[in-house]
Amino acid sequence: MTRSSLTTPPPGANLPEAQPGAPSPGSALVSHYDQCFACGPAHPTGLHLTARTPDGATVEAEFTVGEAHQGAPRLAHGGVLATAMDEVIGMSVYLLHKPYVTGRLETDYLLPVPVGTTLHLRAWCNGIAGRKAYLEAEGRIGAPDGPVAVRAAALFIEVNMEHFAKHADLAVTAADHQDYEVNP
Ligand SMILES: CCCCCCCCCCCCCCCC(=O)SCCNC(=O)CCNC(=O)[C@H](O)C(C)(C)COP(=O)(O)OP(=O)(O)OC[C@H]1O[C@@H](n2cnc3c(N)ncnc32)[C@H](O)[C@@H]1OP(=O)(O)O
Repeated sequence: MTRSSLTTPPPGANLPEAQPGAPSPGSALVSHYDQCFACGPAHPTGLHLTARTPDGATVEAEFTVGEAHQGAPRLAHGGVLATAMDEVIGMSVYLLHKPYVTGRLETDYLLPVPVGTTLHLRAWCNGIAGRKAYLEAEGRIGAPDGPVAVRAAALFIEVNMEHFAKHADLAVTAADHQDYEVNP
């Protein structure tokens, strides 16, 4: 992954520890919002990404490139692929059991991704320093051990719930996130 210093954990960053109440190994990670373009099951043209944590430390997800996701003819749009990376990294933040948002997202595109391809995504955290979480993800074509098409590195920033209340109903958002894991 070609990354900048902004997405590289600084000296002294800590690796994340298992958090009480965070999704346990083997859990499915549900969509945080029905209408989310990346993971919302109700979004008409979204990515409908589905995710789980196999081990409580990483997140795996799949996304099948559809007609609505094209940039060049029959190929996934790079911004759509970046969305998928952002989302799988965002879901891995569930494991930290605190609200975070993307501050910076860096993406390397290694292979074109045709319509109909299932992209197998994986994300993990490389370190935490204060409010900053340093995360990484990869997307592989066709299988969990398929060729790598996309890599991403991100800096996520911890926020409080009020961050989400400015443009939505805080009570509803909080109720939706009382616990992060729904399908044990
Ligand atoms: C409990 C239940 C959960 C609830 C869960 C609810 C819903 C769960 C939704 C999940 C959704 C997931 C989906 C995928 C994830 C998105 O896509 S999130 C959407 C995209 N991201 C955004 O909209 C974020 C927009 N940006 C912001 O709101 C603000 O800039 C931020 C990121 C909160 C930071 O603002 P701030 O809190 O005022 O902090 P600030 O002092 O500016 O920065 C803190 C530190 O971070 C650094 N920093 C900030 N931004 C950057 C940057 N871009 N580059 C480098 N460094 C930066 C600063 O330099 C500073 O460093 P230090 O000086 O401390 O060393």
